[in-house]
Amino acid sequence: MSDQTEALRVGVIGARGRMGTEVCKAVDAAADLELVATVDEGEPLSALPDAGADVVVDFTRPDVVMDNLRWCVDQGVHVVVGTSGFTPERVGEVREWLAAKPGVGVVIAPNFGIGAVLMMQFAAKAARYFESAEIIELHHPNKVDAPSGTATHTAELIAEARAAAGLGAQPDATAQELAGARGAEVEGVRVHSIRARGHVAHQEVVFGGEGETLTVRHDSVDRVSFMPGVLLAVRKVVERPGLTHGLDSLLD
Ligand SMILES: NC(=O)C1=CN([C@@H]2O[C@H](COP(=O)(O)OP(=O)(O)OC[C@H]3O[C@@H](n4cnc5c(N)ncnc54)[C@H](OP(=O)(O)O)[C@@H]3O)[C@@H](O)[C@H]2O)C=CC1
Ligand SMILES: O=C(O)C1=N[C@H](C(=O)O)C[C@H](O)C1
Repeated sequence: MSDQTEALRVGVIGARGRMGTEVCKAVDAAADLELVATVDEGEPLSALPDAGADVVVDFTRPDVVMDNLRWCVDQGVHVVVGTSGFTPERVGEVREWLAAKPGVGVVIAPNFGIGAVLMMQFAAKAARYFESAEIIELHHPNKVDAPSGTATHTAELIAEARAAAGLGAQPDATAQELAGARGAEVEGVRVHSIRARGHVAHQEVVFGGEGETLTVRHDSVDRVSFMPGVLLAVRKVVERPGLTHGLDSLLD
């Protein structure tokens, strides 16, 4: 009997995009994974189960990802989702779909960069000790959504930690404001989005307290930074039915 295990069969939606291209290369280069199908806009999702995909990876757009995800879950295919736009409502909806498909696993990660995951954890840990917290995220100008999914998720984590610590609203005397000058408000945390060439994906979380500030910063300078996280999720999702939100529990 051979001791070789069969390669996990992987399909990619959004395969010709910036992230999809990297994912295809990373899957191709992994001995335990086989790239069996790629789908882009206008191409049928049926190519994925037709090719026998065990796991599908989605890096598309916030306005199409829910339809893709629903379709894959209905087909009983595991999914790893990197596409942004996952509000708590969307996450709840996915959980409901999965309750009706007990064998299927979905991993949704706002950011697959290991450094980014740590940056969010550090920010969540620091949040209770500072009266002020604001987020600055910087991305390439082709990004279609703002604020980024990472910034939104970080704001939610900070808000949760502040609430648990009994912190109230942040001090801010602004009485006159040019619209947008104070950024977008996510769960009481201000988020400022910069879009400029020369950037890939970067975030600073700036905390302020009595006589001190703390800045936690992460930089993805190349999209290869996301690949170890994506491949980890692809390998793990098949043994994790239900929803895994964020990479944290896969890293532990
Ligand atoms: N979680 C993470 O770690 C990361 C998440 N992201 C997120 O991933 C997403 C993709 O980013 P990026 O690769 O830069 O974007 P791109 O625009 O480069 O890629 C998106 C791809 O999806 C395709 N697409 C659009 N609609 C459909 C559809 N209905 N079915 C199949 N394919 C479709 C696009 O095709 P076409 O161009 O022809 O429309 C394009 O090839 C974004 O939401 C981004 O925020 C990005 C980096 C890391
Ligand atoms: O569009 C991007 O590039 C990225 N999108 C994700 C987000 O919205 O947080 C992850 C990373 O920031 C890169």
